[in-house]
Amino acid sequence: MTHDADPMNELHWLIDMVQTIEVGLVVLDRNFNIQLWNGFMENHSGISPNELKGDNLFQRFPELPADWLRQKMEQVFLLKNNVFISWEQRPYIFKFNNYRPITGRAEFMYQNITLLPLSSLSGTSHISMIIYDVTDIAINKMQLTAANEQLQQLNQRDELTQLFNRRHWQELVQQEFARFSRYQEPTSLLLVDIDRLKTINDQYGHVAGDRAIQHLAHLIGRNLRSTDMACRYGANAFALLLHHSNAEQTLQLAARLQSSLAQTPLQFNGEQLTFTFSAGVCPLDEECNSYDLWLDKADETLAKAKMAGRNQTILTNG
Ligand SMILES: Nc1nc2c(ncn2[C@@H]2O[C@H](COP(=O)(O)OP(=O)(O)OP(=O)(O)O)[C@@H](O)[C@H]2O)c(=O)[nH]1
Repeated sequence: MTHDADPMNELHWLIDMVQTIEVGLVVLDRNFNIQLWNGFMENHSGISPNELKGDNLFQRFPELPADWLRQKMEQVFLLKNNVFISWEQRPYIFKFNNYRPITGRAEFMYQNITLLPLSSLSGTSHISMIIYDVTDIAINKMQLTAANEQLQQLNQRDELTQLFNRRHWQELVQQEFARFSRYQEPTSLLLVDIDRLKTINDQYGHVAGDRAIQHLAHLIGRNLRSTDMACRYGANAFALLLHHSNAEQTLQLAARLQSSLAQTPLQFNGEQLTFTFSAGVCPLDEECNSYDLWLDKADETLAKAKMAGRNQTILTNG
């Protein structure tokens, strides 16, 4: 407080500031009747203080989350503490339009709210709500979160097939390997490799080869259960980790894939391209005491299927 200021002047200035500050101020009495409604609230709600002075907040604004907000306010009266409500908990309390030019895409104003106890000689008789417009912060944060999710997605997926990429799939399998071994749940690896993709590339072009890879990826995706994990394992190869699948169930899946592929040839430039795949099935057993060994065994089995003439599925040690 300055020494030469007239106290009446100071009061006048304070009232002016309360009215013009770019923050919403509302004062409520013990029964939630509105005692103060500043210029910010008037500008954004279109309701002047004279129109609602003395009205009950919850009757005047029935769209407010009354039970939830009343509980927070009772806490302020009782404990005489400030309560902070973030836009992340609830995007807004008062649904005001957003007029900001930069964040014009936001439908409404995002708000942070502070509830403060206001004391008088007889104790806490009133409560003040301070409403901050945090639309810019909220929109930036949401955009950043969306961009991060997109980045994470790009980092985990193979661009051509949208299945997991090999690195991410290996991380997942590695993480789960200990659990699979400990609980001895029947779990199997199925490696699938398109036969003679080079021939398709050479005869019909690289785009046809790409389409063949996508076609088989799509068939694989359609046959996966929610607990299975598939990735593009190599140029023309896919790896599937099948939870709760023993050797027999995995062989059945490979047979189902082989017959779906035979029945649905790839449509390319008006032609029907038929192709096959070779596969190796490797159930997790006590010999596979490490994740690397398990994958190596599956790889060897797939190689045997190729050497045996392709278009077939071979079971490890089978
Ligand atoms: N179209 C396409 N071709 C690819 C891609 N990645 C690798 N290739 C090609 O796939 C072929 C893979 O060759 P190989 O490993 O000999 O396999 P293959 O011709 O399918 O023969 P086998 O696996 O032995 O049956 C090569 O011609 C690669 O150039 C890709 O993303 N798209």
